[in-house]
Amino acid sequence: MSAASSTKAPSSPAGSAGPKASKASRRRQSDTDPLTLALAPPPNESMQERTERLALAATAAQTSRAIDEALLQEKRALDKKKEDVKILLLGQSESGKSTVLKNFRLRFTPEYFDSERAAWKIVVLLNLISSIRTTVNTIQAELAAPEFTLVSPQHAQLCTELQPLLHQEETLVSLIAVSPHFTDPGEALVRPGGAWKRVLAESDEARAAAAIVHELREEIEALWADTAVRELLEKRGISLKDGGGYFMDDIHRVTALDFVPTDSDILRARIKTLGVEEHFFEKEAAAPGTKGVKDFWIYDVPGSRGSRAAWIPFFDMVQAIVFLTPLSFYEVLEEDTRVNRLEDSVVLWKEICSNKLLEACSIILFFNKMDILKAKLKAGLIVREYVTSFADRPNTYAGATGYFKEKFRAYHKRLSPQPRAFFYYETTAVDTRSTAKIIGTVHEEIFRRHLKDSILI
Ligand SMILES: Nc1nc2c(ncn2[C@@H]2O[C@H](COP(=O)(O)OP(=O)(O)OP(=O)(O)O)[C@@H](O)[C@H]2O)c(=O)[nH]1
Ligand SMILES: [Mg+2]
Repeated sequence: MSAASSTKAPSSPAGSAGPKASKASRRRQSDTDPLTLALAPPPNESMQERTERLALAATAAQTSRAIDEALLQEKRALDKKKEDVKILLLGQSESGKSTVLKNFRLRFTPEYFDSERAAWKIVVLLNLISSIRTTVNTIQAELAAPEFTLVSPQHAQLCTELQPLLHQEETLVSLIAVSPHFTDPGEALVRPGGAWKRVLAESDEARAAAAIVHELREEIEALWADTAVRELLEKRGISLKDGGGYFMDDIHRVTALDFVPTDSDILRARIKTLGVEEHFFEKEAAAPGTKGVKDFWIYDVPGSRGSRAAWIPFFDMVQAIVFLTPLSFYEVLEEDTRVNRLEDSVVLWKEICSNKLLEACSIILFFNKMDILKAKLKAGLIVREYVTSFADRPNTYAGATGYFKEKFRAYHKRLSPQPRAFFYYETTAVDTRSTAKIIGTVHEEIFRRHLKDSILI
């Protein structure tokens, strides 16, 4: 007897009554049900076919259970994410948001920081190439001028020799921008923070670019050692140092084939944030001495004027904002040179303080790049020449920070929809030691407040 015939329903006379008859009619009904038919063994199924069919069914059931489990875990992760503390970094472009993020990594997940060195090496080289491009362009502009005195045909020759290096810039930038989140504007704007770093670390093109930089290291050094070139840059008011990502004083070290960036190199490396990045800080990976750290998320956003609309969707999901502003009253925005940097920051600060969606959010103010302010004041910068209301206050670091701190505090107090504490720090985000302390305090404060709010709820 075949396996199929053993499962076949026995035929019964039509129209017969009683429990037996109703069972039979139920069976007849199931015989015509499409699902039952689909699952039923084929007629004349052999023993081997039956074993194969049952094995397939078992695999399908296992896959289905795995999918259910994955969905459940996804839901649990989403529920947990809702509970986790979320911090948003805000401020104009180049205010130091991504640098502060790196400080959080160093403080809480240093292993993760270590795993990113290969990618940061390429960013350092990209920064170096960018400084060389600025220098080469300046030399070429001088050469094209009707009368040039500072540069000679040898400089033109050097610029030609450096061309293969300059071609690498475009390749590297396109590698960083490679992400579905950028090619399809309709997609979600958030991308995991490590996406572009993986692309850079594993790319053959990036390795080839590093080799070209190494081959041309003598030409790069010759360019930078030339006093006429330095003079020319100064004459044209170009300060490569002020732009961030400055590695021209480290050419020998960073162009070595076996160069591995230090923590300080990574903090100084500059890469513009292109879209909102989501960074997860997992408590298991916490550094020694940071026991009790809970999981949390940091959102790093692009700060240039055209991209600030991307901040808004995060306003009603974060518990804390770290707002960064350098006190660059002596500079204008890169993307709009009619706008003073500090004025732009004040406008932003007022908008953030008064935003209803953020009324329950802690806002922590960082006056960042304080090393630069100190150096500028030491070099003779006169605050009142840029900020007339500064009047005849002492033209010192304490005088300047004190004055602007009171301005920011007053807006915070006046514009917050409900009273909240004013948290304020002076930072130099490229200095890991001083920043680590501040990051620790800020983190504690955010969690203490969050815990208090959770208990109140
Ligand atoms: N000297 C000095 N440089 C700093 C400081 N903080 C950040 N930088 C440098 O400034 C540059 C810009 O910093 P980022 O952190 O990339 O700025 P951002 O706010 O993320 O900028 P976007 O991504 O364009 O919005 C980098 O090269 C940093 O190394 C600081 O306190 N002092
Ligand atoms: Mg950034």
